[in-house]
Amino acid sequence: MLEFPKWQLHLIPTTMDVFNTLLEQNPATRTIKVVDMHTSGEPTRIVLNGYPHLEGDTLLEMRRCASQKHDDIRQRLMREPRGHTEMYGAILIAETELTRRGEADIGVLFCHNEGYSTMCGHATIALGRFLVDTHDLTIFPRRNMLPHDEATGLTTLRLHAPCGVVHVSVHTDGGHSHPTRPVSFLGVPSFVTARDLEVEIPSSEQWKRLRDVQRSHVKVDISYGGAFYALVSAAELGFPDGVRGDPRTLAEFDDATAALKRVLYPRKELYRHPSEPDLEFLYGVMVVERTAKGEIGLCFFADQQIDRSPCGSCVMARVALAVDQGRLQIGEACDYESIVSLLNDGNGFRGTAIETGPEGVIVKVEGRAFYTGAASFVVEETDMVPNGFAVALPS
Ligand SMILES: O=C(O)[C@H]1NCC[C@@H]1O
Repeated sequence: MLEFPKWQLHLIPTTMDVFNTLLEQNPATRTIKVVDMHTSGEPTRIVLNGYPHLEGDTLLEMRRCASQKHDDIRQRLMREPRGHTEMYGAILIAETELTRRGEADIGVLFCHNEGYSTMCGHATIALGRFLVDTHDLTIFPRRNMLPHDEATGLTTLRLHAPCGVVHVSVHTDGGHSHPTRPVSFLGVPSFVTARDLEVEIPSSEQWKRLRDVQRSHVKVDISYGGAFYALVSAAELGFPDGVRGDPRTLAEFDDATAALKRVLYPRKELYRHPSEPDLEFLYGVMVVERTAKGEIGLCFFADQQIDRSPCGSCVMARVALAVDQGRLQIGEACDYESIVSLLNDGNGFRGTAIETGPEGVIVKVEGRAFYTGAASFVVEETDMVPNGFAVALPS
């Protein structure tokens, strides 16, 4: 039998007592409750309650309100000491214009080290599990209305993301998700806005951090998968060995993709969305290495955050590009890995081109997510860094 030393048994209740007393004595202390998960290694901090009310008639207006009036909460949850620069968040929004019209079951805002994104595949996969597992109607009021198909064992839900409605399917048994089975989603129409674009890199932006890699021109594709990505092959950037390498290479990729983003970001004509100006910006640069089995990607998004997962929204963008180039047919699938998912076989994402229409390609993305913990975060009134901080190394 396992025996715990006496001090350990005392420590647990004592720690909780201190915490509870803190809350009782400081009614002004805002507590934010979260559940943490990861998808192929990429974290999702799901904000359950404690987040302030967001003004706005639409989810995109609420996204603006979050950014303009409550960015302190994002900073607090994403940055040190409660988070870290590679943290990712999902803020659940029970009511949106589409849930009210019966077109979605719940809404979500995504956030990261710089602000608020418009689509996130890895977080959608994590949310799929969490939203069928939670039976707390204060968190997910429409939980009990989700359709469940006995024959397939799938529970389905419509997630209203800033880019539109994403249809999520989760293998469920007895009201709970299967950790071993993939969650899949059908994304919004994905489309290419530029192919084989020759980008001139001004000398002030050329990268040569750790070895003599210089490029005056780089060929990129621009594709949308709920967010806009620049897709570039590792070889084109000057890395003939692909995206895998030692940590020094990672620093070089950081340098190169940051320079490329600075050049591409102002070119607004490349990020045209058919209906929504709020979606028109470059979110990330994905460096791609093609292999016999599929693709390995290294994605830098937001403020040079590195996606540990193969990046679900960029899988949508890459499938749309592959269909456009004739490399993938409707009905065909491709496997996508990241430098982290590669460490565990089968831990990446699968992207399938489902159908194509006037608005773009509908892509199915499949992957696995796991719970890592739960927390209640507080800020004491006397805390000198209530919204956290980021430590940046000199480049
Ligand atoms: O899987 C995705 O789509 C996301 N992962 C982090 C960056 C993207 O939003």
